[in-house]
Amino acid sequence: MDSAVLVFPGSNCDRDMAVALESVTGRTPIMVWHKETDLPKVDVIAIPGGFSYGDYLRCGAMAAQSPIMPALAGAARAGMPILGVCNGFQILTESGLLPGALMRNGKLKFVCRDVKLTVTAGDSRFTAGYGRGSAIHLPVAHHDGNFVADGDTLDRLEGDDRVAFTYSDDINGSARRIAGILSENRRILGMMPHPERAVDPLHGGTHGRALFESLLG
Ligand SMILES: NC(=O)CC[C@H](N)C(=O)O
Repeated sequence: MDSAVLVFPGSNCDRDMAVALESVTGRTPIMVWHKETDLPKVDVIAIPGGFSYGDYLRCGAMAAQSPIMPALAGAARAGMPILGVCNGFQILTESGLLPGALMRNGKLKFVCRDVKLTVTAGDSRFTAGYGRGSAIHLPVAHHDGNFVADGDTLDRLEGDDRVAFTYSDDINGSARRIAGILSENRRILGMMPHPERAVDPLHGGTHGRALFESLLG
């Protein structure tokens, strides 16, 4: 399985994402600078965490206007699996590829710790390896992880089984404790917790590994 990792000025989890993908797929990911206008032929695209463009305006708002984004939208339309983690999730909502928005954490504090999650959607390209209802631990590190959407959108996400992960505790004010969501075709996942920081025992936990293994089918 071949993968690509998008890199923006201010991305800081791009290397971690590449190492995680390589350790599971056995193939070195292609790093794609945001000024490119074409994507390589790959099987999955990851948008890593970080502080793209310094998080000015809103997190992800400037990255969503990058030259690479029309190609990403085209890949999304063609059914490409796309994973956005943390700032990657923010970029996916800012570009309209996922609904809702990520606002400042409820208590206005940067939250950096391991959190307990429930895998709420079992059957997607990214969550199949966990099994619905599994309890897992992953690290979070964000100041804008407070997921908001209007009531109809939240009802639709829940009704269509598109809430991928929920926090066991309210850590950031997210509506309905949502930590990650899927696109309508279930092939785009945006999530605030960092699975790429939990793939090796040396990370202190390996609960992120099943997410990458799920991609292998
Ligand atoms: N680790 C990250 O990706 C940080 C994301 C984001 N810029 C925030 O702090 O909310």
